[in-house]
Amino acid sequence: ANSASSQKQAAETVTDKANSASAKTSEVKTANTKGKKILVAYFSQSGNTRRAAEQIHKLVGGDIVEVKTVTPYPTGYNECVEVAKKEKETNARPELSTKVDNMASYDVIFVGYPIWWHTAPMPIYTFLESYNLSGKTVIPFCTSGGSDISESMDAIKSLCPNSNILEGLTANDANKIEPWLTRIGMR
Ligand SMILES: Cc1cc2nc3c(=O)[nH]c(=O)nc-3n(C[C@H](O)[C@H](O)[C@H](O)COP(=O)(O)O)c2cc1C
Repeated sequence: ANSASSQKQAAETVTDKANSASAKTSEVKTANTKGKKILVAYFSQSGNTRRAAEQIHKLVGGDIVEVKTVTPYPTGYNECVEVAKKEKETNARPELSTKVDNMASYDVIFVGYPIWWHTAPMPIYTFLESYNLSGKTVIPFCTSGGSDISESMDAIKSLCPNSNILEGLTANDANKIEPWLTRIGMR
C-alpha cells in the first residue's frame, strides 16, 4: 500500500508541475486547477492591473491576454477620467481589438481591471458580453485607488449570469495574491 501511495504522490507531483510553473516539486497539491484550462484576461491603462495579472499568471499558469480597445484612452489622467465618465454615463461598449478565438476551450477565466468610476471599465463590459461564459468559472480581480472590488461585483454578476463567479480580489497589495489563490483553490 505504501508503494502504491508514493507512486500516486509522484504522479500528482508531475501533473502539478505541468499545471503551475512555480509549483515546487516537493509539494503535492490537489488544487482544482488540475486539468483545467486557465485564461488570465486583463485591461490596464497605466500598468497596475497588468502587474497583478502577470503575477497571477505566473502562479496559476495557463494563458494571458490583454484586453485592448480599438481607440486608446487618453494618457493624461484627467482626460482619461472624462472619457471614462462619459462612457459609463452612456453605458457604452467600446470596441475591442482583442479577440479570444478559443474562449470555448477555457474552464477558468480570471478577469482583471482597474476600478473606474466605482465599477469595471466599459471595455470589460464589452469583453464579457462578447463570449458565452456559461458554466465557466470567472474570477475577478482589480486594482484601484482605494475602492474595493465589491463595487464592481454586481456588474460582473450581471455580465456573466451563468458563470460560477468566485471571490474577487482587490490586488493593490501584491502580497495578497498568493493567499487569495490558495483560498479559492487555484493553487
Ligand atoms: C478613469 C478612471 C477612473 C477611476 N476611478 C476610480 C474609482 O472609482 N475608485 C478608485 O479607487 N480608483 C479609481 N481610479 C484609480 C484606478 O483604479 C487605479 O489607479 C488603478 O490601479 C489603475 O489601474 P491600471 O494601472 O491597471 O490602469 C480611476 C482611474 C481612472 C483612470
